Amino acid sequence: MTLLDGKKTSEAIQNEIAAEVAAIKAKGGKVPHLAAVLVGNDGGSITYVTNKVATCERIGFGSSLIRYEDTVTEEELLNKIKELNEDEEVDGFIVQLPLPRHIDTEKVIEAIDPKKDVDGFHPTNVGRMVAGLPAYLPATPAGILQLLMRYEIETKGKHCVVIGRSNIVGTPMSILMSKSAYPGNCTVTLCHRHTTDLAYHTRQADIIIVAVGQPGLITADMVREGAVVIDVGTTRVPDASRKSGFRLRGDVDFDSVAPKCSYITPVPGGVGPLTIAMLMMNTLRASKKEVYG
Ligand SMILES: Nc1nc2c(c(=O)[nH]1)N[C@@H](CN(C=O)c1ccc(C(=O)N[C@@H](CCC(=O)O)C(=O)O)cc1)CN2
Repeated sequence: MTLLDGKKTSEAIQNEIAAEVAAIKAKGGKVPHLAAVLVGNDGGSITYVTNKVATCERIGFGSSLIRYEDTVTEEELLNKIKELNEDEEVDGFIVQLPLPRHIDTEKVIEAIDPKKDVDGFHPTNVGRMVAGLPAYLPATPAGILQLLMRYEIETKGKHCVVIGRSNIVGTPMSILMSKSAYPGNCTVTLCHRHTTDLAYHTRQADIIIVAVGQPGLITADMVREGAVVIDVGTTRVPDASRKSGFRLRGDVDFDSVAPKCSYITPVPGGVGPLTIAMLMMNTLRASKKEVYG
């Protein structure tokens, strides 16, 4: 069994981007600039956005952080998005999710200029991805593709079972794994909350990608010998022995499943760290006008 080291892979990607930014700087070019909009005080969201801004600094990007209380109105948020769409200094920006309930997330995402949508959530980027046109790919699925590529895992002709159909992970992942490119060319089954007999499907999988936020959902009896298992779940569960008071648990029961796998991602340190690296990659592509010209 080989552990898919997301932390190491993320560092390698970040170093590659940093080298490219240094070269741009040396030629007197404009360095990429990412803006992040954060609403409210959710601990997880604050950590992720703080890490995104810190990563920008480390690899030589410019960055801006725009913070709002969770009482911000939808109109105020939409006005800020309009401003960011028009700001020539900003190459790309994200609105950290989830948003408070009184704000219509779809409306916010649709207000972002697709050319600056480095999260790849705008329907234009989703449509372009489905059509096989150049697009910003959502960071988590793009990170999983990088893991498969960098560990040279064969995907052609394999049966990939994706569990969870969120717009951010499961749905785009199922499309990307079915595409006629590497890593892809899989036969894909997309399972979700209404799937009857989940284990029937997972037992037939060469590759399992699970993103549902249900700790320990995938147990050893659901996985066949030699499978590749990618765990996107990161649920905070109470743990009094830790200073933070919690620990992260994936959707896979790692201890029982790992011995059966050819490759498996740990939680933490698997898919998560790649999310930030791929956001940086999209921002670099935005600054180079690689996707929309
Ligand atoms: N606008 C967006 N919102 C959200 C996204 C996104 O891509 N764009 N994804 C998630 C949160 N997220 C990034 O924003 C994210 C999640 C997890 C990690 C990560 O590195 N996880 C680590 C553990 C970190 C910890 O200790 O808490 C791991 O799995 O090893 C990075 C980014 C939802 N919102």
